[in-house]
Amino acid sequence: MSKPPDENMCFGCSPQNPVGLKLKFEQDGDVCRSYFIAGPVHQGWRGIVHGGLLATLLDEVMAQWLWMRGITAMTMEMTTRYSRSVRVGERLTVEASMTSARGRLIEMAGRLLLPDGTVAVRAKAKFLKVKPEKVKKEVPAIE
Ligand SMILES: CCCCCCCCCCCC(=O)SCCNC(=O)CCNC(=O)[C@H](O)C(C)(C)COP(=O)(O)OP(=O)(O)OC[C@H]1O[C@@H](n2cnc3c(N)ncnc32)[C@H](O)[C@@H]1OP(=O)(O)O
Repeated sequence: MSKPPDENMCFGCSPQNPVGLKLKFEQDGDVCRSYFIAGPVHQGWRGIVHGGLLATLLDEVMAQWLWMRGITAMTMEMTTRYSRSVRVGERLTVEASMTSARGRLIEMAGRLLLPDGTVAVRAKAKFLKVKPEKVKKEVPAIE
């Protein structure tokens, strides 16, 4: 195993990760928000964005809500409800907010909206606060 890189190589947010999503985030009161347009490489069924990719977008924005507030936490559990198909090329809005916090456990909610404001996917997730050393140690090695 090679030494983990020092720079951020997060698949969701790193500007350096060549295959990453390169998401950027904005804070709007209690909401963390990001935008994304899926391309043909993100599809499952023809023209329809892969559900796993949509879950990744939601996971990332919920995690960033915490990270931008100085909270180091990992996703422990997540459920997604896909209500509408998302098409390649649509500008998607992804939003996250906190729903509860008790000890180390933080519950988050996320939603992914189509350009007309329809909610296509909702997510609920439990995040567990961890010591920052845990995520540093577990940064995956790359060649
Ligand atoms: C620069 C980069 C920038 C970028 C930074 C942003 C990067 C974001 C990335 C996106 C986010 C991710 O994908 S994160 C990666 C995906 N997630 C992971 O890899 C996590 C893998 N899982 C783990 O490492 C572990 O299971 C943990 C850390 C989640 C928990 O382990 P632990 O610390 O040993 O915790 P454990 O003892 O099991 O449980 C702790 C407490 O939670 C309770 N608990 C256990 N299960 C549950 C449950 N389902 N619901 C409620 N509570 C629960 C237990 O009873 C216990 O309560 P009590 O006894 O304390 O009362």
